[in-house]
Amino acid sequence: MDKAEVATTSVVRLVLDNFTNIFSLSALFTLIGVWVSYRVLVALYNISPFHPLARFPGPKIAAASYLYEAYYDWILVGRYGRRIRAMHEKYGPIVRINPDELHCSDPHFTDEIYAGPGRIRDKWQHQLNTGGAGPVSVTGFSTVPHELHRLRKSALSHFFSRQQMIKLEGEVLDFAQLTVDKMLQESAGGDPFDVKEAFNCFTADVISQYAFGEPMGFIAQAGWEPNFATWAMAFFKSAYMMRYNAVGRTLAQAIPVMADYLGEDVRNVMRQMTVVIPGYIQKAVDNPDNGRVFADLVQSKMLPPEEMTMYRLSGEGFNFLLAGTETTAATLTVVTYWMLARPAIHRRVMEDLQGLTPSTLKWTELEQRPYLWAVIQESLRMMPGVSHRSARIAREEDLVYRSQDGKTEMVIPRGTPIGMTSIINHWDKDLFPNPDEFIPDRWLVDGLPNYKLQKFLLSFGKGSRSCIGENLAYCEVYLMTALLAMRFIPRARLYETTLDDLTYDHDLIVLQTKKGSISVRVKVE
Ligand code: HEM
Repeated sequence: MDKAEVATTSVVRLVLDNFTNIFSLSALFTLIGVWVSYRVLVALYNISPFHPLARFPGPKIAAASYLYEAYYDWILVGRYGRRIRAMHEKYGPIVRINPDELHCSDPHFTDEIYAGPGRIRDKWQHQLNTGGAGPVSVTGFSTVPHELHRLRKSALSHFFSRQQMIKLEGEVLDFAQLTVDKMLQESAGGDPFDVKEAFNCFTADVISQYAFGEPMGFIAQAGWEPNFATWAMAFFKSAYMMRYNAVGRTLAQAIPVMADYLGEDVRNVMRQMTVVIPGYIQKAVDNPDNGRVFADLVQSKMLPPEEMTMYRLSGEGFNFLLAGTETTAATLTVVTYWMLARPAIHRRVMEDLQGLTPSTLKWTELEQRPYLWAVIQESLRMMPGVSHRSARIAREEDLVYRSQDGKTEMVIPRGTPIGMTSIINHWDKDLFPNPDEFIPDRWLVDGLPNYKLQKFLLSFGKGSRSCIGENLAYCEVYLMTALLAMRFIPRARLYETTLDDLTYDHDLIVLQTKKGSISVRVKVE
């Protein structure tokens, strides 16, 4: 052995010796012991009178650590919403649901929590952790600070204004007609199919046509599946693992590289985010005449260059599809179910549509039909797009809560995450008596829309962080519902579908039944 080899061997031996010293079993146990003691001390502090949220009611076990919430949402899968509802029944309208977060069940407090753009409302990273990694984590939806969110959202929101949607509605109607044609033709042999998959194809094609200038081709493909929602499910299924698992989140950064070695759905969803959507956006930018949202956005220069990277734009594009496909499709699925399950509802919708013909339907005209309006509001109540809570942080102001009966008053300290859950507000018995029943008439007063009641609907969120696609969603839902009533419902019947196939059991951010995603199977006569 020469001198160099001797030196190298000594160094290796030294490192190995120290390695075994440092990572000896006893050292490992000491480290674990220190960590556990630290966690216990933190938990004790969390439930002590010294914690800033100590005076808020709620189970001590929930306030002590995040394990309680993780158990319900990660291990039991999306069941913390149910637990929170039970906490409100016991402890009142404002409860502490984890060490740092409050939850409110009083719909009259909605506009304070979800205030408009003039008042600072941050999102909370703990909740955004469900988004995992990659381009989708840098979208407006996933932005924590109010100011950066304003910048990102204001560059996009005018593309989704009511005016813009009115210009677009002819195209939406064309896609709706094609979807109904296919629903009638493909199932003419009597094979049952799930209408939600048809609506997933419709909504994805509408958004991609508008955002990128071309449809993704789901209506044109043979059959309804797979479609964007099929792949997006992989995303929703991993949501809670991501939230509570920092290791999972770190590994997820490597998913784009490892995607080929993971399951087919993960591979597909990552392909959409990192290959397909950027491809659409590049094409749109190269062809500005037909490029729509992204072409106009890039040309407008409304955002600084660092906000216009392909990475960020593809996150926004992916998010449009993620946020606007399954949600709108679920609402349409509920509308379809009730028109088939209760012929009286279909009859009354048809009475409302008298004088209209399928080929010349107009969204703005359909909105004026009160019973149709009421059916859609009731469907949005029972099937809110996002059934998981969404917290806001009033960074610079304390919020003062006073209950309607004046018996409870509480000051929510600035900087505290506090949220609401649509599935709790929409089941408020004072606003919506018999909340489990589908009753469109609850939305009408003397036969006219009760817009005051509509203000309590949380389906599209509220305030500065509310849904950017609300107008597009309404445009799609009105046109498609009218077409279904006129062309599809008279020839269809429910097939092996009961109310259980639509009823909330838990959430994967979006509403889930006991069997999983909502599903309404029909046969065409
Ligand atoms: C019935 C259909 C829909 C429902 C019920 C719905 C519901 C929601 C809700 C509740 C939020 C707020 C989530 C939060 O608090 O964090 C939201 C945000 C959002 N939605 Fe929708 N949505 C629908 C359709 C659409 C459509 C068609 C699009 C298409 C562009 C869309 C795009 C978005 C985006 C981009 C955001 C994030 C906005 C931001 O934070 O800046 N949604 N949606």
